[in-house]
Amino acid sequence: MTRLLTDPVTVLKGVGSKRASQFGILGIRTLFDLVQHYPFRYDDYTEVKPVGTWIDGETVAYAGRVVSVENARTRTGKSLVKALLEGPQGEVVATWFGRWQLDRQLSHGRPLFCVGRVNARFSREIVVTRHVFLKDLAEADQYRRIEPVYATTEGLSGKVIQDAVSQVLAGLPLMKDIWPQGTSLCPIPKAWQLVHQPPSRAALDEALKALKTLEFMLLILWAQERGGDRQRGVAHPVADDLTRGYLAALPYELTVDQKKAVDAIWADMASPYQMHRLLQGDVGSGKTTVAILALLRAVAGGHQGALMAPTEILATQHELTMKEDLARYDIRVETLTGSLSPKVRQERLADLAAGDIDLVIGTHALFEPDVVFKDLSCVVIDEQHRFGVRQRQLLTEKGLHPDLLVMTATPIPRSLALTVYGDLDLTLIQSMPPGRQPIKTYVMGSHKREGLYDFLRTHMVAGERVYMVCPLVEESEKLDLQNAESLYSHLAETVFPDFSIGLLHGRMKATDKAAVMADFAAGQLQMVVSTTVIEVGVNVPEATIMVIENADRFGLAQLHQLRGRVGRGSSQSYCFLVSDNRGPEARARLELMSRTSDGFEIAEADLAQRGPGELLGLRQSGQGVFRLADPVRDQALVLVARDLAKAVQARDEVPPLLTAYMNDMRRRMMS
Ligand SMILES: Nc1ncnc2c1ncn2[C@@H]1O[C@H](COP(=O)(O)OP(=O)(O)OP(=O)(O)O)[C@@H](O)[C@H]1O
Repeated sequence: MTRLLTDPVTVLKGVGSKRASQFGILGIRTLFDLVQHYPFRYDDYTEVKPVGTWIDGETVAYAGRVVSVENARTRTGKSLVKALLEGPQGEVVATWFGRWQLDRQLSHGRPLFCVGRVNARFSREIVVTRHVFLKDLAEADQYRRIEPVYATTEGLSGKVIQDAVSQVLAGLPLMKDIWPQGTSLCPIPKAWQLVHQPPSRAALDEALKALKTLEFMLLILWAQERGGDRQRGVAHPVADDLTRGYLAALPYELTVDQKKAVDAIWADMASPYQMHRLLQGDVGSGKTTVAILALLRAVAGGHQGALMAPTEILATQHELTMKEDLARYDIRVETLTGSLSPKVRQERLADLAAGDIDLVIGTHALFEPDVVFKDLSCVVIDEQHRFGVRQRQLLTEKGLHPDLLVMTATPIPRSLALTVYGDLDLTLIQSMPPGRQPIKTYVMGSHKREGLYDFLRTHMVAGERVYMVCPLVEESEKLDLQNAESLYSHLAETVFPDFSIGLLHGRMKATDKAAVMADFAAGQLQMVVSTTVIEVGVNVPEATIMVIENADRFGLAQLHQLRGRVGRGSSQSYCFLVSDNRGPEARARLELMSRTSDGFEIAEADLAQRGPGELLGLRQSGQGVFRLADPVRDQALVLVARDLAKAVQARDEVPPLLTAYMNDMRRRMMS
């Protein structure tokens, strides 16, 4: 029977409403979902490995004949059957648990094929998980195959999934392939067959390559589709007194890269079409200055601007900087965050709608439907990976096609930028403001703490400031807080009673947090003990020392962000990564931090490490977009995908299969 990809799984034999809801748990509703439920791993039984080469714990396939059998019991009384087998791979002792009376079938000389785990202590023993009896040993060859392993759920075994997938593959109509003529990639419908029922490693690799390339291509097409329909918006003036005056009053010269970024942004803003630009620059490279220059251009033209910050503390900090910088002008800057009182919030909303507020700085609170602008023409989003595509859209919908600038400090490997942010034009800030010295980073054990405290004391006496970041405790805000509080009182009362120390944690009221940061910035506090709330964006150029406790508990990207809070002025800065974890992996990560301050190198290492490293190197997630592709390992395919995307777009006719994929993509990206 021919079926459509959009058919629900209930069209399959043996799938009733109960099965359908089990499939639903795995996110599988249609036949198309099922086809795309790829195995997350493959067990490869094609290799005929001699017994002597087996490794403890690995799963192996073995074919042989029964030599002898015995019934036995484990120490806890469970019954087991043990058999000595011999065959072309050598002699092996095979054990079955809980298979009562199996011994009767294991008659002398009977050939069988089995799959089992190599015993951790005796590598010539296996615990059998599956077996089949054979007519003769040659028959084993048909069982030596690559076995797909699927993500399952309660009541829904891999076998059921396999059967369902086979039904789909057998019942699909002939479909026109997605690839343009002349590509050497495996056709997509065939690739489905090969990933679910791989006849060989080589064929499987070909299929995976095609499907991964397809994932990249879809993402590129999707991004272009969204970027392509740039609407007509405001054409901002090419020059104005406000931005000119602001630039002239800056206490520093823009770096070459900042200038380039500002030029590109202003050119975008001058055009009658919307700007969609991604500004990517390492921590402390001066993105905020560039963002302000974009927002001022909007204000100069009589419009409004909005800056979206990832945290409340940052929104407040931006507000303070801007109010100070813009005091000479008749510009009203306000924040809109979750912690405003209802009364103040209402007033702000009214002023915003009336156009009395020129620049608004906010957090998620800006997304709320009752936030209305009079004339929003420029939106800056300080992304930090926290806002989704849909959220970006929510904010831009509040204006009439406003210009959009997305900023990110977490460097994204180029391959990812091309895909995830493919709808945005990319501007990089690579150079740092002049006079910055590389941050000296040291990995140290906690037993050297006394020496560290002496070091901190010397520097604080000299007027420098210190961040002390407390250990991150497994997702527990409460424990994080306790830790921070006890470290704080120990330091304030016992170690540094002669200095002023502040405490900063996530449960504090926004105004209290802002007050601590303001005191630290003003030099009234010499040290801030903090949970990770300071991670993003806080700017105190006089802070020169960052101490991170239990540094091994943090991800690389997060350590890089935290370290970026120092080294923002011209003094030599230091970062101490305290860790007693001697594990090789933790060591390697921390050593990488001490070796490099290149955010790109760190980001790539971070992504690479998070891959689960399954048997065939598959990975499941990646921004919820990739099922198979790995943006780091499969970088080469991104370039292939880009060329293919162009070729596909040049065609007159869109293959229905591609349309199906694109619809699926839109659904997933916007949900
Ligand atoms: N061209 C420049 N010359 C000297 N100092 C600069 C320059 N541009 C920015 N700065 C200063 O460098 C510091 C960091 O700048 P800014 O906060 O804009 O960086 P950022 O890229 O937004 O950082 P983050 O990603 O960490 O938030 C600030 O103190 C800022 O005043």
